[in-house]
Amino acid sequence: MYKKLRTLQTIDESGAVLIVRLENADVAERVAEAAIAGGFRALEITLSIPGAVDVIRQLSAKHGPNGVAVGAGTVLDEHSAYECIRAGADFLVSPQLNPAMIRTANRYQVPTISGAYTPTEFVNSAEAGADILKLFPTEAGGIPYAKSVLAPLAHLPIMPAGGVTVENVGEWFAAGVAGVGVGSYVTKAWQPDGDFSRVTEAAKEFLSAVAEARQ
Ligand SMILES: O=C[C@H](O)COP(=O)(O)O
Repeated sequence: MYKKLRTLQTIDESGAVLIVRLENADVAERVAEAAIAGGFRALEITLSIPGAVDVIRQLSAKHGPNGVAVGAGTVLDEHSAYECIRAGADFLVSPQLNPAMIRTANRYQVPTISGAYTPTEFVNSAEAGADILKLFPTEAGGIPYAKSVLAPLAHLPIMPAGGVTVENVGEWFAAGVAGVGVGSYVTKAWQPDGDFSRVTEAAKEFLSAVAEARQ
């Protein structure tokens, strides 16, 4: 299958993208490995982590052949987009609409998850060529706001990010979202004592709640 479609299919089948935003590359890599062991097949490594591009390069080379989509997050411009694509990123994520970033990704046929909040931003992002639209931030409006946006825009693949947990993921899917982005619920499960096996357990628990919510 065409690579861009395969990546989108992986994200769609996963129903959840793991957002790895941590303090350094070493912890990010350990968390990513533990989450992959727990079943995650779509992960974004945010560029806010020093050395993130090398983490993307290593994870992508190691797990890409096994069907894991390794993306880059917090890709704010076309320069970062190109660098991440060259490092092997399977998809790019931004918290905002940046048409030049989306254009660069589409030039190389790499899918994008583009941040939006208002109906205007959602539609502009779709028109700019984004594949998936990330509802961000979610803390203020929450699930009721997502329902209001989705009422006229149910045809758009919307993925909320921020505050998604095993407790509320069912409600998010019931609101009509196409998938969810989850971060700290899984990526910080190793704290405070450094037991990374808890990340694997949190990943399994979260993905099983996603599967149940989508039945
Ligand atoms: O960039 C962070 C994402 O919005 C994830 O948020 P979260 O840690 O609340 O899941």
